[in-house]
Amino acid sequence: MVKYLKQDEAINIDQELFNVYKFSVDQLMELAGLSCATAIQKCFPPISHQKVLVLCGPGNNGGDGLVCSRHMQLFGYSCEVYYPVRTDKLLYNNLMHQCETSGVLVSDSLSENMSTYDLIVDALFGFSFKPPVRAKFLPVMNALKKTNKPICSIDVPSGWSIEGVPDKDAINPDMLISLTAPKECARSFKGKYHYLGGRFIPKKLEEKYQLELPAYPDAECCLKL
Ligand SMILES: NC(=O)C1=CN([C@@H]2O[C@H](COP(=O)(O)OP(=O)(O)OC[C@H]3O[C@@H](n4cnc5c(N)ncnc54)[C@H](O)[C@@H]3O)[C@@H](O)[C@H]2O)[C@H](O)CC1
Ligand SMILES: [K+]
Repeated sequence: MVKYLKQDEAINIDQELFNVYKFSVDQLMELAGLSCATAIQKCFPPISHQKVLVLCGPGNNGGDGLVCSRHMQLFGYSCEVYYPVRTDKLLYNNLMHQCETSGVLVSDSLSENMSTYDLIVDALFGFSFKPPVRAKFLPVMNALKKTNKPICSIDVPSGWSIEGVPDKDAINPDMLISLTAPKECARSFKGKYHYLGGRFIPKKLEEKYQLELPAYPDAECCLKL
C-alpha cells in the first residue's frame, strides 16, 4: 500500500529533492503540472469539458496550476486562470507570461458565477496549508463550496488540513491528483477519481521514506490509484 504522508514528511521530501538531489523548483513544477493536465485529460476530456477555470494560490501549488493550465490549453481546452495573490519572482512571472502567450487568460478578479465553466481546477493550497483560510481567499473558497461543476484538486483539496479530517462544509472534489504520494487527509477523499502524479522520486528517496509507490505503467506520468 502506498504511504499517506504527514505534513512534515511531504515538506521534508520536497526539501530533499531540492537540496540533496539538486532538482530546481521549475523542473519539478513542470513535471507535476504536466502530470495533472494528463490525468485530467483522461477523466474530463476537452470534448465534454471545454471551458476550464484554474484557481491558483500564492505558493507552489498555484505554480502547478499555472503549468497545468498551459498544458491543458495545448491539449485543446479553453483555460482561464484566477490568480489573486502573485509572487514577484522570475519563475512566477515567466509562468504567467507563458500562460498569456499560450492563450490562457490570467485574471485577478473572480467570476462569482462558476456555472459558465465545465470544470474547475483547484490549485489554491497544497501541503503547506495551515487552516483557517485567510480573509483574502474566503470569497473563492465560498464560490468553490457552492459550485455544482466538477472540481479537480491538485495535491490536496484546498481548505482541508493536511493530516486531519475535512470540516462539514469543506469542498468535496470529484478528482484528486496526489503529487509524489497522497497526504494523510486523502484518506477522506470520496470523489470518483484519485490519481498519483509527479513521477520524479528517485528510488533511493522512495526507499528512505518507505513510500511504497505503485508501479507507473510504461512511460506514463500519472496513475489511477
Ligand atoms: N514534492 C512534490 O510533490 C512537489 C510538489 N509541488 C507543489 O508544491 C506544493 C507545496 O507548495 P508550497 O509553496 O510549499 O505551499 P502551498 O502552495 O501549499 O501554499 C503555501 C502558500 O499558501 C499560503 N497559505 C498557507 N496557509 C494559508 C491559509 N490558511 N490561508 C491563506 N493562505 C495560506 C502561504 O502563505 C503560502 O503563500 C505541493 O502541494 C505541490 O502542489 C511542487 O510544485 C513540486 C514538488
Ligand atoms: K489544491
